[in-house]
Amino acid sequence: MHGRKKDHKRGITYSMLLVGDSGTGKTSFANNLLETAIFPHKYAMEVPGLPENPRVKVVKPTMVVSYNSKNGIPSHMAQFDPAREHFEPGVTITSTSLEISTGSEKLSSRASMSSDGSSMTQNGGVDTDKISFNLVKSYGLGENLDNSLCFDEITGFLEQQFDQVLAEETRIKRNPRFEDTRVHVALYFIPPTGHGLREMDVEMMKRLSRFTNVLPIISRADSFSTEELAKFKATVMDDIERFNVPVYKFEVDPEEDDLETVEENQALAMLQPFAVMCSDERNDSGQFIRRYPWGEINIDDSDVSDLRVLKNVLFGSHFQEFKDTTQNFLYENYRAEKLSTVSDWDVDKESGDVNKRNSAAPSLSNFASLITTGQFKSSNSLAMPPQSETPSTPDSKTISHGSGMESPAIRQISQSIRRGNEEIINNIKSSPRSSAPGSPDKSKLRNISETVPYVLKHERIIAKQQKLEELEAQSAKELQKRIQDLEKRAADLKLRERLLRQQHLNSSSTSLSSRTTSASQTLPTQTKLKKEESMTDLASIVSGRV
Ligand SMILES: Nc1nc2c(ncn2[C@@H]2O[C@H](COP(=O)(O)OP(=O)(O)OP(=O)(O)O)[C@@H](O)[C@H]2O)c(=O)[nH]1
Repeated sequence: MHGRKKDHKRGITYSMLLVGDSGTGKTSFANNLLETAIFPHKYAMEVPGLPENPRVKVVKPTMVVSYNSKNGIPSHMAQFDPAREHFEPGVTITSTSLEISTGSEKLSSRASMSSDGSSMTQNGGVDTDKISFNLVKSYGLGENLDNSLCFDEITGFLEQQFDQVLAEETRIKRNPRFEDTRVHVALYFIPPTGHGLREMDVEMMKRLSRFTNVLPIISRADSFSTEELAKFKATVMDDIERFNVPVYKFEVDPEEDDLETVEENQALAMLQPFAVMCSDERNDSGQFIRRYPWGEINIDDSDVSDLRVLKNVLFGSHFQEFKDTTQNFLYENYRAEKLSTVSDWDVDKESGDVNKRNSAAPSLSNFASLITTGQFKSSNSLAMPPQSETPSTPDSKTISHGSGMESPAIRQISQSIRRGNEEIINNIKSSPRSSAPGSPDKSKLRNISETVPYVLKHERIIAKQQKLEELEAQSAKELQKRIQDLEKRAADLKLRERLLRQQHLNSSSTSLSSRTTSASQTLPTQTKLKKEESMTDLASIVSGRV
């Protein structure tokens, strides 16, 4: 009850990402969307002189997000300075925490926004006073010769938000201050080229679609004549179909949706991609306008811009839909995919029922049993072979063949690897969160999310094992080289021995008649000694003691 009260107090969280080439109008759009002057333009030293919107409050100023620091957990590094943004290499991601008051009105999935874009009405019964709105913006996309790193940074950021929620779900004691910063909708700003989508547009939207609902937006729509805009929209949609870009589509389900929803979604689907114009300028009556030498246009005029419709979609008709899709579809898919890494640790089938997984979903008990037997089987790991198993790397096999047995050096390396692994496993076993196999509470802990800490630990083990595997392969290579050298030396020695024996036989046959009795006793002794010497060499080589 208390928690509910707090939730209510904190309001509904909603996150939006604005992404696109530099100069496509993202900053202007953000200001227009919120009817504020919160966001300064990149090269402007001051924020645009718009009157502030009393319904919008900045909770945290715009911060640069770094997700590389603090062990990969995103953190807000410093306040963002747009005037210095272009000094940053790659892409810069910023986050601004805002609070949008909606008064005592109700917010609903079928809510609608008034023309001023700020008030919401009627929503499936969820009373709310405010929306905790997180606006994320990317800067610098498309400014580099190779944009793939920028894609990685942006999708990495989105993934980290999912990871944070996944980690939070696994806590026994939840953090009451946890902020869900998963991005519910991303607006991808397509530059008004008139030539359809570029490769980078396709790639970026595809990547974003894994983590959020993507809406393609044609920016600076005033660049087009009516006819050109219609053609450009059609080309963009054709490209989206052709390249299978999974953007958010306003689809209808005639069996589930009511007539109003069907009509609305059909109209929105026809309008997609939304073409917007933005401005920092207002006329005397407070409307946002763009002033041109030949006249002025009202950016909220639905005849010339889709901005008003888009505002309504974002904060009204599809507000809840975007949140639901993110949670129930995108996040759930991600979660299942991430946790299914545990299911790769299949156990050796012969090791008994106790290790058998009885469901596709990973569970703590499965993991515990894996730990107990110390038998992980992962496609890309060294996988700690049981003591009796022969080493499986090709190099170590060659060595075994060459010597007829595992060399002591290799044995020593593999033992040290095994010891290291056992140490890690023991650490996990002794951690307070792991349960003893067979404990009565085990089934209670079968909750998928409980396995996450183990997944993370297992990932660390795999990384460590891979490193050890590399080391082992390297040492095995070196040892193999040494053995080849030694085998060569042994062959040389054998050859020398044979030559000496031959020499001796020759000399003994020629000097047989002139040999004295004492000489005939000495020579065989010398030969014998030499033979023993070389045999000792070979024995030491075979046993690997050289
Ligand atoms: N013609 C036209 N110009 C626009 C429109 N929206 C914004 N602009 C102008 O385009 C320029 C860039 O706009 P910004 O909003 O700063 O673009 P941005 O995408 O935030 O740019 P970065 O900060 O570099 O990422 C500014 O001079 C704006 O006034 C529009 O709809 N039409």
